[in-house]
Amino acid sequence: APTLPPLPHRLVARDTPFNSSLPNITIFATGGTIAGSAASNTATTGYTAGALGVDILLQAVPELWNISNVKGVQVANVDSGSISPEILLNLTSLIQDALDDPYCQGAVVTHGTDTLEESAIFLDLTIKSEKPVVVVGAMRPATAISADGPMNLLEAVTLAAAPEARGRGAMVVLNDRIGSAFYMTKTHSNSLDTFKANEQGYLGFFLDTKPLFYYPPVLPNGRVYFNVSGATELPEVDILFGHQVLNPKLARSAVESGAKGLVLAGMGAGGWTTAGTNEIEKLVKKYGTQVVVSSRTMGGFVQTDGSSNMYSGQDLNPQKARIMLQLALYAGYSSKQLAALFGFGFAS
Ligand SMILES: NC(=O)C[C@H](N)C(=O)O
Repeated sequence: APTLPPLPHRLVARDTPFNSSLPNITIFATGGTIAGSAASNTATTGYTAGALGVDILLQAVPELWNISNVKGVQVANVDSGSISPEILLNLTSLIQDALDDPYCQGAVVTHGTDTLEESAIFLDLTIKSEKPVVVVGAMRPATAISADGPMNLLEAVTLAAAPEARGRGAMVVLNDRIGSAFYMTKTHSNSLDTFKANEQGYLGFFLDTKPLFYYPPVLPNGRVYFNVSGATELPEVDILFGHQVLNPKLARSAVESGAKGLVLAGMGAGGWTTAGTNEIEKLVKKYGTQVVVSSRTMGGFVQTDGSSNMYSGQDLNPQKARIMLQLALYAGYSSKQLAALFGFGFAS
């Protein structure tokens, strides 16, 4: 067991000494409903997300100290719609440093649920470690009756400290479920049971807060590593939503206002209108725009032949495909490399 003394900047939420027989877990707080405060204990809408600091979150769950030495780091305190590339890059760098420390067993990120899946895949693609990175949120603010945040946090820390959680990439925890950052997605605006792993399936479940995995460690097809150390910004990538008589000018205005890449949330298996496709082909020719085709159905595969800068989103939803394209453009991928990256190891 590690025998290092507590780090000086450890936030101690109660008078509990460092226990050298317990694992060391760092919690990186970014805001969201898990840190939300409402005017009444029945309000689950119209409250302020990212109102409470990480020390308050930890104080609410003294059981954390029975299972680990926890340290809290406040990275941001915002509604997850305001998570920026700067925050994400900072988060990756802080987590990488923490996990590179041999005395740290795992990292937990508290995050708003609205864009949690985007940050989760970003961390999955940019952190190099076998140690668990667990992203957790809540649907009820901390001030609500039966707030789900404290239990979710306890389960997330238990997971981050579990040896059997290693080698599985970043994971998402909510509502007693464990899912891969690649596939967990928010499917309901209000319900506690909102995060689903679609047909790729959950990795595991919590029983009495203990993580029970269905399978041994495995990583999703298509998972690669992008080194973003030293990066201060990321290229702009925008998502266009497909529908009947869509406005082709939206693609032009996105590209001419700075987008280097586009993700199409296409219809069905990535369908786009003829007028829209013509416009995108012109943009590709003129600006070298890189385009990933995904689907607004949020399930199933989209495959392209990889020609004319149009790549397959495979079974990534548009918001996750956007993060992957952004990272690949940052890394300077050529068209050939993008085609291989978005091939995902699946035949197309
Ligand atoms: N449940 C939540 O966390 C929603 C909140 N608006 C957020 O994403 O920050």
